[in-house]
Amino acid sequence: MRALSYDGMIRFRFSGRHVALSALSWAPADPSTLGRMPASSFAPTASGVRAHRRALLDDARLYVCTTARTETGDLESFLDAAYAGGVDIIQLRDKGLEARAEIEALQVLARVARRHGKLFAVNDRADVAALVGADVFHVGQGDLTTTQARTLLGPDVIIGRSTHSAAQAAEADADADLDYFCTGPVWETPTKPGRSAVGLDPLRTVSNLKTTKPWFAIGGIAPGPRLREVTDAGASRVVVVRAVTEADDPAAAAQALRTQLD
Ligand SMILES: Cc1ncc(COP(=O)(O)OP(=O)(O)O)c(N)n1
Ligand SMILES: Cc1nc(C(=O)O)sc1CCOP(=O)(O)O
Ligand SMILES: [Mg+2]
Repeated sequence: MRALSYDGMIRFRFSGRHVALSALSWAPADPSTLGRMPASSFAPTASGVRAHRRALLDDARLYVCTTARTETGDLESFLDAAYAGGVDIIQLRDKGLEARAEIEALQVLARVARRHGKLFAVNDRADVAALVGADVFHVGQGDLTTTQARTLLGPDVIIGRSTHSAAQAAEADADADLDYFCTGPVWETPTKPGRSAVGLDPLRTVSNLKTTKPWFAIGGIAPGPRLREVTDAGASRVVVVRAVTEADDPAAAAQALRTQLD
């Protein structure tokens, strides 16, 4: 293992198949300072990693969240099919996994994402994101704040946040350290039980913000009339779970969504 120093931050490069792009050494030692670091503390490193990830994010239209598919045992072939079908970002979202199993599944995801030149995302856990060198880290309203996530993961990681109202979306838009946000659930969904549908109105409001920050609609979206309603409301990017993960042919399902989005 080699430690590389960039602008006062240490990055660890592991030999072997997996590369961790960020490390914790630049974080303030005093946890009471978490949440109080100014945005200017997070200047990108000179590595170009952030710029590359941002360019991929800016072009992204289709984002999929998947479990580790433990029951079917077909994670790698599913990921290959989804990326090949046109998915831009895949997030491992498996709330039942313990850390080691999550890291193992993420190592598969990282490898497939690299093969396709696409982004992969970690949900909720910044420790896991740091260990696997995540491109993207996603937080919800009750998860780490953007500043806490940046403090742990450094400037190069893309950070996104879930929003469930136009007000939360406007707040996310104004957060200079947040790279993207998602708004939903547009329709009620069994994938996120207990969360009420917000409908299409918040999408129209966000669309009227004319933000340059990438944002995605999420929740109950499927190819056909539902995706049409979402794009008519002004969203040009979507996150889906079941529409691709439960499809008999995930590549074809992704392609159908892409064709409608492009
Ligand atoms: C891309 C994306 N959008 C929304 C979510 C939901 O995040 P959150 O509200 O924190 O809920 P959980 O996924 O953690 O149950 C997401 N994970 N990814
Ligand atoms: C994981 C998640 N987050 C949501 C949010 O609104 O923040 S909706 C959602 C689940 C979306 O699943 P499907 O595409 O199967 O309806
Ligand atoms: Mg979460």
